[in-house]
Amino acid sequence: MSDATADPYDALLLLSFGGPEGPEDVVPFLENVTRGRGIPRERLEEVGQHYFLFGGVSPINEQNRELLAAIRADLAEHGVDLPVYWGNRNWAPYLTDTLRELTADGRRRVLVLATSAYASYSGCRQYRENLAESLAVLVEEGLNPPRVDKLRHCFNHPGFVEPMTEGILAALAELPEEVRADAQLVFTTHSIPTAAADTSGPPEVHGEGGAYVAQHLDAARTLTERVAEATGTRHPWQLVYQSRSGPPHIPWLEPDICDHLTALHAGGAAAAVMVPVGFVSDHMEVLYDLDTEALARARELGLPAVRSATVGADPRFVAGIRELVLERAATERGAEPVRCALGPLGPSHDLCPVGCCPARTAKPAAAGADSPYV
Ligand SMILES: CC1=C(CCC(=O)O)c2cc3nc(cc4[nH]c(cc5[nH]c(cc1n2)c(C)c5CCC(=O)O)c(CCC(=O)O)c4C)C(CCC(=O)O)=C3C
Ligand SMILES: [Fe+2]
Repeated sequence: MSDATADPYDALLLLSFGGPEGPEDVVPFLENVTRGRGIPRERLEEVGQHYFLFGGVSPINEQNRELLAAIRADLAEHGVDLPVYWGNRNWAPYLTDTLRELTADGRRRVLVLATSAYASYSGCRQYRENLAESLAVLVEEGLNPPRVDKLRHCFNHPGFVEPMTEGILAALAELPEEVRADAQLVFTTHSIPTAAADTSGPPEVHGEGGAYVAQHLDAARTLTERVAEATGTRHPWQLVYQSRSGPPHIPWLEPDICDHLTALHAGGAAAAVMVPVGFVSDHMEVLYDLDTEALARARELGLPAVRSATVGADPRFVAGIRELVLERAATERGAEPVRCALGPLGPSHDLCPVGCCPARTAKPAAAGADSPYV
């Protein structure tokens, strides 16, 4: 067996959110996303407008096609014989169809890469519930679907941290030279209900902000440190939130990025680099909430601001995915591979324990210690 074997896995599944690909897709897509989630009608209409502003097309599917192609090429180049599939929660190709195809292709053990780098209900358990729902459909159809496992969170893997660092350095270089050294690093991620944040991750880390906030703070500190190593300047930084949804009386993580930019300006800040640390590609939350809304706020304020890149299909991110796949495969074979991670939190768990990122209403979830499918 060569070092590059993914054995016992016989397939990798890229599992993502999905997005509309034309104006006629926007409303059905939003219905898929929000089914049973109690999002106010006004919020949905507003979010629909964000998509219409971009011709009804979310960039997320194209980004995933690029990532898929890059992962396939990288695995082939490194002699890893592992077919890669793609399925989404909210739009075609739908997860159930992809799992049906995997089953038809005879795949028996699938490793899942979800396009979210952090622990949270939306970014982790909800994908595990989607897997369980799809597996149940296939069983109902009389099929014998494969076993599924999920890769650990990659927020502190060098494959994520290195391209993000380079993106911040490039963004700093775009700022006028006279404000560059004084620029604030504004790390931004998706807001979630505080109750969901507090229970994110394994039960032993539940508490204020939970694993969701702790992992983002860890990534932000590591990135700030890396930038300081490169520039000699330790920029002031904060973690802020964007894309709040849900009814107004339910508390979500704050401060909001636009309010934060206003406060920074009022406090005399020279400039800001918005770092989309919570996202792995330039999807609608990045294009609208940051590049459209937050940059407009900065312009109104007269605060020089730029947005740094997401990892997208950066070759280092893609190589990091391969390393994570080979690491997990080795672990499943009973070996003790090096588990790369930068920063004090260390590598996160391979298997979500019981009670990890619990749902408001308990539902079956695959690829975790409480999975009914093992
Ligand atoms: C933590 C998190 C991530 C990051 C992790 C990850 O990447 O998975 C994320 C990603 C994304 N969220 C996305 C889109 C939407 N999210 C919504 C609603 C919500 N997101 C939530 C959380 C998250 N979301 C939550 C707690 C809700 C409230 C309703 C609920 O509890 O489900 C809504 C409904 C309208 C609205 O209220 O905004 C939409 C349209 C897209 C696709 C973008 C595109 O099309 O390019 C992506 C990648
Ligand atoms: Fe979302």
